[in-house]
Amino acid sequence: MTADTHTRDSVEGANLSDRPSPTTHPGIAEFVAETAALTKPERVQWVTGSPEEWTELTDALVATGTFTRLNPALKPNSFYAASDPIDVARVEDRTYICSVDEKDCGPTNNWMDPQEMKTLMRGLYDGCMRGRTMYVVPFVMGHLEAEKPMFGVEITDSAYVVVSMLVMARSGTHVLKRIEELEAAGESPQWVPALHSVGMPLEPGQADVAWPCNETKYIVQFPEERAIWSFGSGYGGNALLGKKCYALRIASVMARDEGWLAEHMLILKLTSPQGVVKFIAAAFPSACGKTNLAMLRPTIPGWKVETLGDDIAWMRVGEDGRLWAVNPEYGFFGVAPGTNQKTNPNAMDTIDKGNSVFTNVALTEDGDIWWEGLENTPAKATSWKGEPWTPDSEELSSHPNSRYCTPIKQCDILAAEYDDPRGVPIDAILFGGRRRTTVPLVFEARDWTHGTFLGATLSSETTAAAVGQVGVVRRDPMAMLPFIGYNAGHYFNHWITVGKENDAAKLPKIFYVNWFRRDEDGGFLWPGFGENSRVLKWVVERMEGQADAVETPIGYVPTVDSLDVEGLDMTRDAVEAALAVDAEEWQAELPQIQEWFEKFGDDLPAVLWTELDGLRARLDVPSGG
Ligand SMILES: Nc1nc2c(ncn2[C@@H]2O[C@H](COP(=O)(O)OP(=O)(O)OP(=O)(O)O)[C@@H](O)[C@H]2O)c(=O)[nH]1
Ligand SMILES: O=C([O-])CC(=O)C(=O)O
Ligand SMILES: [Mn+2]
Repeated sequence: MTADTHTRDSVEGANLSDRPSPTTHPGIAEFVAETAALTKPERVQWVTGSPEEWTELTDALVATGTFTRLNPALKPNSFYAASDPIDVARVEDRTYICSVDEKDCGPTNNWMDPQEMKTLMRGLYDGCMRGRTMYVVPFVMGHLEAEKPMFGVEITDSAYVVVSMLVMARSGTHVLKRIEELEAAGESPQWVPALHSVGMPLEPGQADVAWPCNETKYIVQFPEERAIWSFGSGYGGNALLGKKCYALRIASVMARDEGWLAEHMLILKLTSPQGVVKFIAAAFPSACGKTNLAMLRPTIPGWKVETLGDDIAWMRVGEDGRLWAVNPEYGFFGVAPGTNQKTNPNAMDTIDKGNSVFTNVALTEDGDIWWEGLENTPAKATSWKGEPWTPDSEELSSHPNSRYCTPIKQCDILAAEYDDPRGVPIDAILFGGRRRTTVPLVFEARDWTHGTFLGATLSSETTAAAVGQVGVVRRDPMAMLPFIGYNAGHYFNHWITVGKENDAAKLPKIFYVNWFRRDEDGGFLWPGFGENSRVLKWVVERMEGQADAVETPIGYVPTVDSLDVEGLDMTRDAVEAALAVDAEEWQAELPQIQEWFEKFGDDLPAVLWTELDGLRARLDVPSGG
């Protein structure tokens, strides 16, 4: 790499404040100078976002062994990376909401006093970038032309993180210029300082490893300051700080204060054969099907899905009283295993265009990638652990939470509205979880408050997206359990308030789905993926007043005949089983919901207790039972 004095400052022996700052923004200059003084990197590099810089960064990552360049004929400008096996997923037990008052953190988050946390983390950060480059990544979540752009500056000592940020968020000099312009115009643009280190300084002469990280990890949000400090992990959700840390945890706090919603939701555009257009947002927990639904290829004739986002939605009530959503991201960070030409052809086409990073998948002998569920199983490959792998191997070739990181603009079915800073007006919100039993394929909430109750009590089996046991049913409210940046009781109240303060007729209708119900043999009752278009069709027809439903204790469930199953290899009994509402199974949920709600004490909105009482009564259970 060549020394470029414009983008790189040596801080060894020099005081950063001696030299002209690469930014006219005093706050950002100070953040960079203070961080450099604390972390003591060998050099500082301002990330521009230019193609030359991408080449330089990826070449360097190949040289250090972090990246393996994939076969350009198969995956142009794309790279394979394997993490340290101790750094494969989000670390929820190491994630903190350091609000000034512990009560504001609530019972679902980890808390530590912010000053105590800062003292502890300053100790970890002291000298932590020794021997490394400190990169400064100016970025914006959402549109640069938004009325109030949501800026951030991520400082990181990981080139892997920089390359991933360049894919996942609008990043680089053009963003910094915009911040400076707005600042010069006296508009005090809002920006979130986000500090990241892999936590592995290099002493002189010490060789680097392919995936530097630290056994000690902290993923910390300071909600009042709107600041993020992350240490010890290079994994996406822990290290690409624009994503979960900013666009969900910090943004949810901003949203509470400013009256909007920051949610773990996909956004899709659905067009019926008659040309009726609906925008749908859906919240499913991590690794529970958002990416797949967002890019769905309908199996029913004449229906069309276009994608706006696969993970995060920021939604505001517009002047017209409707809920308008934007996707703040610029790429997809998708679960690899299970993705193939049948389940998600649009994702396959997106990654085949290249310019992507694949982490913890298998590497094939022809320089391509492979994972469980992909077509053309290779006779031989190298597993994510770097070991020889064959189809007979007992171990998986790819980590269950292996991911592809790919530009959203490469998606052939990206909706044109993606580029509109106003976003799209949402017609329906789907909540969904991964449940083997109890929850039917789809049902409709009675109203917004009941929909909020469904969201607040959403339950799902844990997945490999977070470190910990997989397959355990837990409450994951609005699929936001790991992402609510404040007291979840207050968050439920915020949802209730959005319903109260607006015209219910104009707000989205709320539905609940479960693609993961099983039969007695353990097989999925519903084929899922492209066939989920049948459920979307029912949702649209409900909104248009065209589809029948049965009123059940839990909400409105499709009649067997109202769900279009034409051409589907499913018996009537199987469809009935997928739609069944079993009173006993639901009665068993009641004490669990009761226990969940009790966690929040006085912070739980009283109307949610009323909703639980209503459900209990409809299930014919005496109150308190
Ligand atoms: N059985 C079944 N599995 C599905 C369906 N949709 C998705 N999956 C599986 O669910 C897993 C994760 O799906 P994704 O769409 O990547 O999950 P996500 O919600 O985007 O996850 P995050 O990126 O972690 O937030 C994959 O293994 C999919 O194969 C479905 O309709 N039926
Ligand atoms: O955060 C990540 O790394 C990936 C993701 O979308 C999730 O876990 O929900
Ligand atoms: Mn997610």
